[in-house]
Amino acid sequence: MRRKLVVGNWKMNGSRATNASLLQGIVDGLNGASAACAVCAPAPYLAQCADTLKGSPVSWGAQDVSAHAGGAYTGEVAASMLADFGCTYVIVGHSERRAYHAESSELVAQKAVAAIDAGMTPIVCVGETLAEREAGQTAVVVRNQLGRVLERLDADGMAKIVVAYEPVWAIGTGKTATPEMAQEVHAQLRKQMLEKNAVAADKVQILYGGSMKPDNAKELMAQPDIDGGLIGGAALKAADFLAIIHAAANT
Ligand SMILES: O=C(CO)COP(=O)(O)O
Repeated sequence: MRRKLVVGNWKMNGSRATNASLLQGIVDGLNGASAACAVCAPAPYLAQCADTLKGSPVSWGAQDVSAHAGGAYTGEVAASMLADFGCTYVIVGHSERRAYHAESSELVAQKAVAAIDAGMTPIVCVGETLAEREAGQTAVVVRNQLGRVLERLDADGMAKIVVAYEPVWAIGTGKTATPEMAQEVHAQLRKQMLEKNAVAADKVQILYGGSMKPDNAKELMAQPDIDGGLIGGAALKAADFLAIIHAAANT
C-alpha cells in the first residue's frame, strides 16, 4: 500500500506573519493524521519553514530548483542549497513554470535529476491544456512529459520521484477533473512506469492537482492510482489544508 501524501503548493503567496499562523495551524490540527504532508514555500521562507516545522510531522520543500549544481547563474537556487535548509521535496515542471518561464520537458528532467542527486524528492508535474484535452492529446502529452524524466533515471531513481498530474485547465479554475478522468490518466502514468520497472512503479506516489478542495478530495483520493494531492489555493487556509490531509488519512 502506498502512503497518501498531501502537498501544499503556496505559489507566490505568504509573508512571515501569515506563514507563521498557517504553519502553526497545520501543526496544531494534524492530530496524528496518518497521511504524509508537506508545504512547498517560496524560497525566502524555507528557513522559516525549517525553524517552525523541524521535529513536526510536516515536511517542507521548494517550488523550483536550478538544473545546475552551482556557479554563475544569477537568481537561481541550487538543489544543495534547498537540501541545506532541510527540504524533503521540490516541485519541478509545474505548468506555471512551463508556461511563464518556457521550461521544456528536457529542463524539467535535468531539474528532477539535480533534486535526486541532492537527496530530495522531486515532485514531477505533468498535465495537458484544455486545447490539448479537446484535441484528444492528453495521453500523448503527459506520456512525453513523464518520459523525458524517466529516460534519465534507472529503477532506483524512478522510485525516488513523486508524480503530480495537474490538468492545466483545472488549476485555480474551480473545475476539477472527475475522479474517473483523473484515474484514467493516473493509471496510464503508472503503466508507463511499470514498463520500466514494476517494483519501483508500484512505489511511486501519483498526486492529483487542480482545484482539489475539502469537498472533492476524498472521492478523488479513493481512486486506486490517486495517492494524494498537490494543493494550491486550499493550502493557504489551515482548516482547508487540514481537511484534505484528514480526508487522505481516512481514504
Ligand atoms: O497548481 C496547483 C498545485 O500545484 C493547483 O492549484 P489549485 O489547487 O489552486 O487549483
